[in-house]
Amino acid sequence: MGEEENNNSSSKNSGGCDGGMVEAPAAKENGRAADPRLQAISDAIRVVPHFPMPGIMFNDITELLLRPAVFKDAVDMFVERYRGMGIAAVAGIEARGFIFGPAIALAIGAKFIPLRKPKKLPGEVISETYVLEYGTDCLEMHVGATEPGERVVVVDDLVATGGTLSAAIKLLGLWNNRTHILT
Ligand SMILES: O=P(O)(O)OC[C@H]1O[C@H](OP(=O)(O)OP(=O)(O)O)[C@H](O)[C@@H]1O
Ligand SMILES: Nc1ncnc2[nH]cnc12
Repeated sequence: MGEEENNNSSSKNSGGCDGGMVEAPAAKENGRAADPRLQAISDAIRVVPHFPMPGIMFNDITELLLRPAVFKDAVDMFVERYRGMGIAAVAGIEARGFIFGPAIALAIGAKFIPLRKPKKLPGEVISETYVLEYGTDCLEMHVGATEPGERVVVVDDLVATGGTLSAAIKLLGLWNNRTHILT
């Protein structure tokens, strides 16, 4: 977990995410010993070997979604972490960031920004292509979704290579180089 203030001066099309990482207040509380809810959340995530291709250990959150109490705990932990921190927006990464992001946004009184796969958004967009464990993909965001100086939390279900999260940070930083990003 960390905060990044984007200081890059990249153009809309070139990207960049060179801000320094600062430890978020709750980061030191990570670890299953710190919060009893984490064990149940971890237990509810099914690991499926060799999906969708050989060598990939797929972390499946659909079992967690079938357990409302555990699903609620997962959302609540993020709400507790970010409530009262002046968060203006939650940016959810398609598709699984759309499962957790809106619930977190509503609970902390923030707007929700969908970071979508290509050609889904009808307005003017900025795009960022990135590399995954299994191929490449691209994220898009509507221009103007954030205002100067807003603090944005990026939400997704997991980080594997970090390529998707990095692309999301670049997108937010591209639009507004004074956006604060928490992940
Ligand atoms: O850290 P990374 O290597 O970038 O991988 C993590 C990303 O991969 C998964 O999404 P995926 O691209 O499979 O898309 P989906 O949610 O639409 O299935 C996951 O939900 C993250 O967004
Ligand atoms: N190991 C993994 N499990 C679930 N989703 C993923 N997306 C990329 N890598 C993944």
